[in-house]
Amino acid sequence: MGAAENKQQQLNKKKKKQNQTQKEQQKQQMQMQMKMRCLSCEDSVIEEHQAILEELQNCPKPLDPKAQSRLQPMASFGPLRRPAWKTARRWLGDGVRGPRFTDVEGHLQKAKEFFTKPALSYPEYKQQCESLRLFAFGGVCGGCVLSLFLFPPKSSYWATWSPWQWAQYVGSCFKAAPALFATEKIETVSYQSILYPQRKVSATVPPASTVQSSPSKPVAPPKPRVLFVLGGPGAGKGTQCTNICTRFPHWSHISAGDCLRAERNDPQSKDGELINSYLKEGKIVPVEITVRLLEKAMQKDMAQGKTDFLIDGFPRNLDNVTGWEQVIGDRADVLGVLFFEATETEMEKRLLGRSATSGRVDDNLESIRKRFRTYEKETMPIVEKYKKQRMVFTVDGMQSVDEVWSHTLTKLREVEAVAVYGP
Ligand SMILES: Nc1ncnc2c1ncn2[C@@H]1O[C@H](COP(=O)(O)OP(=O)(O)OP(=O)(O)O)[C@@H](O)[C@H]1O
Ligand SMILES: Nc1ccn([C@H]2C[C@H](O)[C@@H](COP(=O)(O)O)O2)c(=O)n1
Repeated sequence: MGAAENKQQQLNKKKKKQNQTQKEQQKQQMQMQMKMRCLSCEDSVIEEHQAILEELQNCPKPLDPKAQSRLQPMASFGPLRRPAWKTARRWLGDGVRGPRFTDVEGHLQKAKEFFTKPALSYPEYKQQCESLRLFAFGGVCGGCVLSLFLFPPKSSYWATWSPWQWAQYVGSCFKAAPALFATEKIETVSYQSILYPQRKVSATVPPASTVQSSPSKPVAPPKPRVLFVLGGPGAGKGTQCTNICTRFPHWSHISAGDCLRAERNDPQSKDGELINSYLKEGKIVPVEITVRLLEKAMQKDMAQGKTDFLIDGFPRNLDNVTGWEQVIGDRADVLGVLFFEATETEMEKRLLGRSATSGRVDDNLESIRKRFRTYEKETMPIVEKYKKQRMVFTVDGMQSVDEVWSHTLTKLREVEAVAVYGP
C-alpha cells in the first residue's frame, strides 16, 4: 500500500467521523425541538415524532436537503401547535409536563405532594400548586353550594328568588293568578291574615273576648305568636323589648320576672312568700306558677288586640320548657328566641347602675353573682338547645342602647321572614 493510498484511507476515516458527528448533532437538535413541541401535543403526534427519530437513527448518511425539508415543518412550532382551548395541560413555559386536566388521580397525587414532598424545582412546585388549586376551587364552590342548600339565607329575597323556587315559578305560569279583589264579603279580618297568608289558623280558639265574629260566620283568630327573649341578667332584654313595643304596637312585652314580682307583691297571692325566697336567691321559680302568670298576662293583652308576644326571661331552664309545652303547647306559635349576648363584667356594671333606682331585691352584688351562676348553669343549655334547632336570633348586646336597637330591628325582620317563609 502506497503512501497516497494510506492518506486517502485516513481522509475517508476522518470524513466518516465528521459525518457521524454531524448526524449526531442533527439528531440531538431534532430531539430537543420535538421534546419542546410534545409538551402541547397529543400522544398521536408524539408517536409520529418518535417514528421520525427512529428513521433518523437508521439513516446511514447525514440528512440530505430533501429529507431535511420534509422534517422541517415537523420541527417548527407553527403549524402543529394546538389551539389554547384544546391544550389539556397548561403550558408552563418551563419544560414540565403536568397531568392532563382530566387526570384527576394525577392531580390528586401532585396536590398531595404539595404537603408531603418538597419540590426540587420551581416548575415542580408550580405544578403542585396548580393541581392543588383545582381541588381548592372545586372544594370552595361545592362547599358554598352545599351550605346554601343546607342553610339557605334567611332573607325574603332568597326565599323568593332562590333556585329552589324555580319549579314553583314554572308551575305558576300555568295556574290562574289569584283574584286581585275580594270575591266575597269579609266580616272580620286581621291584618295578619293579609300580611301572612301562609300562617295556619289556630284550631284551639283563644278566649272568647278576643274573637270578633259575625253571627253568621265565626272566624277563628290566628294563634298568638311568641318570641322568647333570653340573655344574661342586665344584657338589655327589657330595654329592647320596650323599644320594639313602642315602634310596633302589635307586639306585647311580657316579662316573666315582672309577673313574678307583681305576684309576690300581691297580698292576696298564696305564692308570694315562696316567690320572694326564690328571687332573693336568684333561683328559678317552679314553672307551674310562672306559666300560669304568663298565660294570664297574654290573655289580658290579647283582649286589647295584641297578637305578638315578647316573653322576656323565659324559658329559663328545662323545667320552664316542659311547663310551657304542657300548658300552652300549640295554642301559640313560638317563632324563636331573641338572644342578647353580653359579658358578665358589662352586665354587672349595668345592673349595679340600675340598682340605684330599680328597688329590686336582687339588684345587689351578691344576688347578681348568684343570678349569673344560675344563668350559666340552667339557661345557657336552653339557648344551646334552641340553637341546635336553628331558632336563635342573636343580638350583640355590648354596644350602646341605640346600636343594640338597630341590631335588634334587623333580627326582628329575620324573625318575621322566617315566620312567613319558614327557616
Ligand atoms: N346597650 C346598653 N348599654 C348600656 N346600658 C344598657 C344597655 N341596655 C340596657 N342598659 C341598662 O342596663 C340596665 C339593665 O337593662 P335591662 O333591664 O334592659 O336588662 P335585662 O336584660 O332586662 O335585665 P334583667 O334580666 O335583670 O331584667 C338598665 O339600667 C338599662 O338602662
Ligand atoms: N322564667 C323565670 C324568669 C324569672 N324568674 C325569676 C328569677 C330571676 O332571678 C328573677 C328576675 O328575673 P329577670 O327580671 O331578671 O328576668 O325572676 C324565674 O324564676 N323564672
